[in-house]
Amino acid sequence: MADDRIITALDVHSLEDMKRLVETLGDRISFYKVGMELFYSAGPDTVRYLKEQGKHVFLDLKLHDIPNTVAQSVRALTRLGVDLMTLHGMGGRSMMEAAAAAAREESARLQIARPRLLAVTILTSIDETAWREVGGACSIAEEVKKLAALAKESGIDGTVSSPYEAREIREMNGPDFLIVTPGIRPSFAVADDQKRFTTPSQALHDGASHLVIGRPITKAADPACAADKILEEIQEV
Ligand SMILES: O=c1ccn([C@@H]2O[C@H](COP(=O)(O)O)[C@@H](O)[C@H]2O)c(=O)[nH]1
Repeated sequence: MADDRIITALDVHSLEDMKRLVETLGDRISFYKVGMELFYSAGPDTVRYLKEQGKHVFLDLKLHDIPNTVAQSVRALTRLGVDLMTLHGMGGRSMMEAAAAAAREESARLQIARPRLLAVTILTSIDETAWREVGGACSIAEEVKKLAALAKESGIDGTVSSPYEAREIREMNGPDFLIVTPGIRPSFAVADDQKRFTTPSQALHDGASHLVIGRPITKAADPACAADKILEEIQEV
């Protein structure tokens, strides 16, 4: 049975490939992430198809621009009817506040459910060495905490962070804050380009509300079987 805490990342580049995966996974998966690869290749039809299938949609375009541009983009994506979307926490307080207001106003105007906004903190592919290279002055954990606090103050619903920071964000931002963690690797999967990662059960145990899992499912020889193993692993958490 589906578990809404698992969000499968549909990192493929055509509508046909996406549909094939969604059909293969059937009722096991109820929440899908459409990222840049798929959205830039196949556009809004991806979201429409998933909604028609009764799925929840996380549109992960990681908006990062001046407040007006991000707010207008959030309005457009709200009209698509997505459930979750991302923007970069590094865009700052004004950008996040403008985005939150845009989602609120546009969904109220259309009388549809308000999409939840997530602030991307530090990508899970970044380790301490890479972080220093781009000018990081404190540790990744410290920076993620700062961004999570700022996101909450700015009216954002949650963060995208690695599972390593989930426990502190949960303690700091409370039980209702969404903590969405990519960087999930079940014991049967390889790390790929992820640097800050852990297992599905550990991430939930540490406070994540949702897990984003792509290649361990979508590139598995048998995606349905991989999803079943993950669902079984988290059953008791
Ligand atoms: O910090 C981040 C933010 C987003 N992602 C996205 O999550 C999935 C992870 O896919 P895997 O195949 O399970 O590695 C992917 O779509 C990324 O764009 C992330 O990994 N880290």
